Amino acid sequence: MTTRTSDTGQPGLPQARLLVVVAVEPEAEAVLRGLGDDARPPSVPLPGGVLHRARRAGTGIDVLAAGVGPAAAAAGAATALALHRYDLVVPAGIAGGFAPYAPVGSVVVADAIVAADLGAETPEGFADVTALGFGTVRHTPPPAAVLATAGALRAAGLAVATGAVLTVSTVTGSAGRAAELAARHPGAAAEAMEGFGVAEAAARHGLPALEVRTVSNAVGPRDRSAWRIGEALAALAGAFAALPYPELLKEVPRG
Ligand SMILES: O=C(O)c1cccc(C(=O)CC[C@H]2O[C@@H](n3cnc4c(=O)[nH]cnc43)[C@H](O)[C@@H]2O)c1
Repeated sequence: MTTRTSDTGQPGLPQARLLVVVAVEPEAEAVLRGLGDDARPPSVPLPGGVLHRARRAGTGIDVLAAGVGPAAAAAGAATALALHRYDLVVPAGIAGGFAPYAPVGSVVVADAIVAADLGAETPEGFADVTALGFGTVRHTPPPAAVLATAGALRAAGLAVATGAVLTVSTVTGSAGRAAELAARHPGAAAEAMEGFGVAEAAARHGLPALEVRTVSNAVGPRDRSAWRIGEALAALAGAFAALPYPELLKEVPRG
């Protein structure tokens, strides 16, 4: 049996109200660097990943590295959410950007978190699970939180796009697949592999999700030489340095 705590269980550390979920440690380090909290307590190993504990302006922020892909992300987020109380969950990390909206190095704040390959192929084309009569393929972050975040990041001089962030289980590697996704999701800004899993876990705990991504590569034909992971991690640190937190929580509906 697990006990859900309303505090951090660590003396002197404020309650964490924001859970940031990334895939891998370099992303967690970038987020923590952006938050500027060097003197942080030891990280906590969880069944679903490693939970890093930070703080800002008297409130706590937990950063969980949960692994790559929607299943690992959902499992990790669900573990953290079962153990601690949060107000907002933020899937974050690097992503592929759709041209022309999200060039390499830019930030994307998702106005929709969409499971883009959760469904079935039919003679008429792809049918998502909602069309098939099961569940949902879309979570909508609180619009006021999207606006506040995008506005603060722009004010800090970052290049920011808002649009759908697609969650895929297979990284796009061809122009054909990129065109198919763009046609199915007009205006989509980015694709990554975890957001929908995290948002599903959050929704089951009655919490909203706000996805923040920085672009390491273009969605399209595979070209490993064109990845700019260092640039995207630097942008991720910049985005979390400028995150309007804890003010952002005012824009989040409370359950
Ligand atoms: O092998 C490849 O061609 C390839 C191209 C881009 C990314 C990968 C990854 O394995 C990274 C997965 C990791 O990073 C996020 N990410 C970054 N870029 C993308 C993308 O274009 N499409 C989907 N996910 C991307 C993702 O969220 C994972 O955490 C391999």
